Amino acid sequence: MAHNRTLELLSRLPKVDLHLHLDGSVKPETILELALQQGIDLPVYHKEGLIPHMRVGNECGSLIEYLSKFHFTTKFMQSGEALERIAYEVAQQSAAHNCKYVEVRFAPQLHRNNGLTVEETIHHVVEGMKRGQRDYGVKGGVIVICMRNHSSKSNLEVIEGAAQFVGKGVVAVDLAGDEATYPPEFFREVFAESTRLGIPVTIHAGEAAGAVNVYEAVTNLGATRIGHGVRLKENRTILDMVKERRIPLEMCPISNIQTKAVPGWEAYPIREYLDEGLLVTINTDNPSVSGTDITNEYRVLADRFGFTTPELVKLIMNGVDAAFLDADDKLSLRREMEDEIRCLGVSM
Ligand SMILES: O=c1[nH]cnc2c1ncn2[C@@H]1O[C@H](CO)[C@@H](O)[C@H]1O
Ligand SMILES: [Zn+2]
Repeated sequence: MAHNRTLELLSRLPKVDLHLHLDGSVKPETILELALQQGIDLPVYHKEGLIPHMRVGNECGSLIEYLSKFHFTTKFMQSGEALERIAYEVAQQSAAHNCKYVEVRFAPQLHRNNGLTVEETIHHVVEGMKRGQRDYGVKGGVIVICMRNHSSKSNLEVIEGAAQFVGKGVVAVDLAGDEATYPPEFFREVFAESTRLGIPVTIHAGEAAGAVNVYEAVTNLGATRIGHGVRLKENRTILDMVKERRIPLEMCPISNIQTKAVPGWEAYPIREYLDEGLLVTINTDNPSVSGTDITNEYRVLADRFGFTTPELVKLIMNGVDAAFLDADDKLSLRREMEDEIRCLGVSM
């Protein structure tokens, strides 16, 4: 187990989180309040009782099982007010872990049951994050998600909506959902549109299916970052391509173990990837579904793989390099973080 001093240092180190789903980051306390406000029945009316409905247990066997948890939470996320509140609370939770910069992703089409437009959903998430930045000093960007089980028409609508907010809060578009059933080549037409509009792209790939999906995401969907990429290790040629192109991997250790992207920690390729010189970043994916937070992700890596403080700092700074920020903002985030790291007595 990580030493108390290591844990204390990990929580105080400035960090970033580039892969965090809004609907996987809802506090049970917030669900209780939203249910009352919105007049929606709950299976139980106390926090502990709600957790099993929102969080996967040790027995989670696959990505499909993991994804089933989202149906519960999204029911309460159908109003602008709820979206804004949850985005704001992400900033609050990030600040509690000294997370300086967070990219929050969400799928607009999952929040339209009560009539919101795609643009309205994005507007409210952007507003919540702006308010979070004002109150907690956490900078952020929004990543707008297309879903693998949705039609091209519905996903194209999402891309068009996201385009309205580029430079005004939205930093990229993504593709999420059931990777094994819907391979990336089904979405060439959708992401041709984001490329035409000049919106940066990250794609969930190499999580519930093989490395070839990473190849397709990079070469045909225009991805400049990859969500997870755990199974990239299965193909040397594709791994070399990702390395040469310096494509960052948004790895989410706890989630990757829960979804069985690899059979267990002994097969988790993070040490291998770092030694290869891949641009690995550490993220939470879904704090409320995975029962994790960003400090915990680093703690587990220190415990399981014996990462040293300089190695953990390297992983953190990889996240700054990989952020969807323009060069000036990236440099100022880098400087702010480096100063803070030095103040903690950690040499860079
Ligand atoms: O790790 C993941 N892999 C693939 N899809 C995911 C993952 N985590 C969440 N979602 C999906 O993204 C939607 C929008 O946030 C969630 O509702 C869930 O279906
Ligand atoms: Zn994800």
